[in-house]
Amino acid sequence: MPHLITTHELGKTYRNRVVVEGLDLRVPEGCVYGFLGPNGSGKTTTMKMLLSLVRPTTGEIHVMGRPMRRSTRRELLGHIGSLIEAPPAYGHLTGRENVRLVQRLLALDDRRTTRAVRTVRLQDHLDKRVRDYSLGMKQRLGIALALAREPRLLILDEPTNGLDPAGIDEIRRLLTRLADGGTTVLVSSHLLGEIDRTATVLGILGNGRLLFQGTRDQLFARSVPDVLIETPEPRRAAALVARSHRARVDEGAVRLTGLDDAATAGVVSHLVRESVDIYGVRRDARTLEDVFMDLTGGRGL
Ligand SMILES: Nc1ncnc2c1ncn2[C@@H]1O[C@H](COP(=O)(O)OP(=O)(O)OP(=O)(O)O)[C@@H](O)[C@H]1O
Repeated sequence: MPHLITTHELGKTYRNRVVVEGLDLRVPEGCVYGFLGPNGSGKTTTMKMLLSLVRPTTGEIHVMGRPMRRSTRRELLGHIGSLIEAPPAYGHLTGRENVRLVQRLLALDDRRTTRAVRTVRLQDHLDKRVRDYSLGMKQRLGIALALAREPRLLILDEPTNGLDPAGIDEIRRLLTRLADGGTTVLVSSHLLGEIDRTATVLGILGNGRLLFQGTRDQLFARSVPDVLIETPEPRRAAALVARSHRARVDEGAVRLTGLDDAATAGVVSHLVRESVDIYGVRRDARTLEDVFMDLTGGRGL
């Protein structure tokens, strides 16, 4: 699959503080790429570097196979629409007036703006002042303004932030529709659940580094389900294995993380040698949430 964006060793240091480090992003064309990470992990900084709003300290960015340089920047950015931080509309103007402004600024024809407004389903709300819009409507207007130039790539920073479940659902459907229509969408979130099934490719950032990049299936394949050992003495059993394994008591059982089959057999025989009664040993089905917790060191998303 061709990549719309690739980065090589992309990094940003503010004064002496490394905020983003060694990022090798691969954003396949036509997908929704979920860019996930806890608050402060460097998502916004990365997106700003992709948009030339922040100058990288290290590394390179390629967009549509071409290096992002001073000489190519203008043209490449012409293919990217973005919504970073607050929706970029004037509250005292109506939706229509905001759309007209952008239309004039970018010298776009009516067909494009009409299509963008329809895509986000705002056509019936254009005569309202933007300050009277709900947050979800403001976000959708922001996305429409970004879409008006018909970009190949749309970069959205936390577009679901602060929305109610219906608003989140609307944005999710919109992103899927856009990708189905061929637009590549790079969307960030610190809440896994908000992107979850919408994104076909995930990039997970923690402390400025890419912890994982790939499909959801690849993510699951990497993770070994926890082992649960049922015993009448979970505390003693957990203490016995805690030195060499990640073990904790969970609902009356011992939960062990990251054990392969051989290690499981080793733990069981160790416990039996220590005269711990074992009623059962099983693997626990893990949720995507658990996998993220592991990756981000328990800070979650
Ligand atoms: N201009 C700046 N100068 C100094 N430090 C900065 C600057 N911009 C961001 N940072 C720091 O870089 C780190 C990463 O911030 P960034 O906004 O990229 O993270 P994020 O993952 O997008 O988090 P959030 O979801 O909270 O926006 C933060 O600790 C932030 O304080």
